[in-house]
Amino acid sequence: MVYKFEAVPWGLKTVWYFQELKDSVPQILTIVNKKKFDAIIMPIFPANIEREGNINDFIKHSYLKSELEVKSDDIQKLHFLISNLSLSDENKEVRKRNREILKQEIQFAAYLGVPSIILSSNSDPIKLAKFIRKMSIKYFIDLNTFVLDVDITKDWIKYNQIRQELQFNIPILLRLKKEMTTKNEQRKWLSENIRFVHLNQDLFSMNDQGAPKLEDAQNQFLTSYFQFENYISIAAKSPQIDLADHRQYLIHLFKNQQPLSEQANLASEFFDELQIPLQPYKDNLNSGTYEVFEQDKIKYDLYEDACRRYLKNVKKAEINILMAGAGRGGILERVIFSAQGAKCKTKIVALEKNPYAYMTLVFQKKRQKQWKDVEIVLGDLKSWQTELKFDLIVSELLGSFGDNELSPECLMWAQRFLQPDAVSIPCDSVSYCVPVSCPQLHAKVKKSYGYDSSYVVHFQKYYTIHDIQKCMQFKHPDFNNENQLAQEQNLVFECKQDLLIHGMAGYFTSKLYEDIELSTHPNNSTPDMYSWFPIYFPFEKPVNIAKKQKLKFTIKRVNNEEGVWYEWFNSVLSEDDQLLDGSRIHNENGKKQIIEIK
Ligand SMILES: C[S@@+](CC[C@H](N)C(=O)[O-])C[C@H]1O[C@@H](n2cnc3c(N)ncnc32)[C@H](O)[C@@H]1O
Repeated sequence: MVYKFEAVPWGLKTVWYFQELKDSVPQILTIVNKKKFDAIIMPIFPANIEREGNINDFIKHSYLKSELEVKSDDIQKLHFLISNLSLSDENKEVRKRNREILKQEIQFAAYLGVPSIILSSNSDPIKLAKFIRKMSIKYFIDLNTFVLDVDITKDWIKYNQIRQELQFNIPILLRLKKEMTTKNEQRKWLSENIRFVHLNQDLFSMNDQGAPKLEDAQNQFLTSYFQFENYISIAAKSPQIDLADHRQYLIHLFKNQQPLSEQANLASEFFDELQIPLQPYKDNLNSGTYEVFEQDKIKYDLYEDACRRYLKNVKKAEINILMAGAGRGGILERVIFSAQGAKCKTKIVALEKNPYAYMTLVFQKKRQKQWKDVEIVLGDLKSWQTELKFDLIVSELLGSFGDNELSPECLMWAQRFLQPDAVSIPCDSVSYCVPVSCPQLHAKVKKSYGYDSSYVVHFQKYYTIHDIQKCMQFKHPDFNNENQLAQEQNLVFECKQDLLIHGMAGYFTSKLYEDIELSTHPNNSTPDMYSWFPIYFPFEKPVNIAKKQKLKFTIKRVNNEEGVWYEWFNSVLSEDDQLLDGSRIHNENGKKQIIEIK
């Protein structure tokens, strides 16, 4: 059995959060280690001491006097709380003094090399962001070392301003509250860069046995959080209180998660990984890729059901079937199975343009008794010549966005060898789009192929509340040439809360035959099907949208003799449709990404 927490293989990490220290840091580390906590969060300087700001004053009162007080490995267990002083105090002198004190603490933390420097977010967001940037540059502190202390119920807008000013999704210590915010707000926070989820002791109540427990609202939030992150900090009401039972409760909650299905576990290694969409027309897929496809049993079962249903319904004595793009024979085998039980006589031709997959098909034909009557052909739907006319064409040329592996083009080429009443499995593909907030993924795009490329992504840390909308549709066969191979779609999404949008997620459905359908659409996705992850069209500049404003997404499918590509851009509209802002056109003229037709 595979458990969800194995997606976070290193297990739950618990951090003891001290607001003040009553013992020395080495003594505290000994206690905390004994109680199996992984780290501590501690202030550098006692809150109740009058500050002078000079180094002697600092030496006298700071909780840790030198790195030599603790073992060097233990420094990595210390996350420092910087004093809660405002950078935007009305009094200029106070402001200046606060700045100096904060600077001193940050420099000391940087000197020690602690993993986190936790700042309160009580200052003006822009001033705070500028201060952090300055500290980072001046003292060579990785921006990722700074952590912002935020309240789940009220600080998102502030946090959003800070990270936009910094152009960096600075990590957060997210404080849960007794009264949690709406589920949508919670999901929005879960897409952010959470370093610690923080619980104050007063969030716990006692069960009948006198052991601590959390309420459902906090439990549910933590269960979602555990899917991809694992740091929890807990603060006791006073330094004397033992938090071992609270830790035990969290460990229990962590381990009590629903098991993942085998398939979901296979897919989990792709969580939030950016992949360039495959181009099976231009490139020859390798055997490993075919093998991965072939593990997706549900897809093949559905194809077999569709073929069986067609052969049951068809009123002809003889049926010619074309398996278009047979690969190594995954679907072909199911076509053969379904033909075996059919009342009518069948002739099956398997066409494949990849010469090495063709070799496997030839090998299989020799080896498998049921394949003996199948005609295997090496050829491209675009150029293949045949005298035969087919009653049924079966293909699987679908990409994450439905049409993005050229299924409309390939199936259009195939029409010249179809009977006028021919049926195609699948008979259509429909794509869908929805805006997504995915700050961390967006940051990865920059280091990958940039913002003019689409990506295949198994989204994990993302957020959306918009209703997904239909985008492009292609029907097969299309004897009246109604499919628009080049087209433009304009989708308008009304925003129900303040958001930062990082691009669009794309999905598809494809009807195989009658009501048999393949779908990645989030509202009705085919259960346990893992052949396709969604597609992601990033926006270079994240789009700030206030509640009730609208995001208009324009996407064009463009083609020429070289291939097909998508161009996309966004516009921000006011409630009454006035244009407020807009992006550049991404992948204009296919400058970065073309789905090539040779
Ligand atoms: C997604 S794979 C599906 C493979 C196989 N049907 C299966 O069930 O695993 C698509 C296959 O179609 C082939 N293909 C793509 N375009 C083609 C074309 N125009 N003519 C012939 N084969 C094509 C590719 O080489 C690839 O083997």
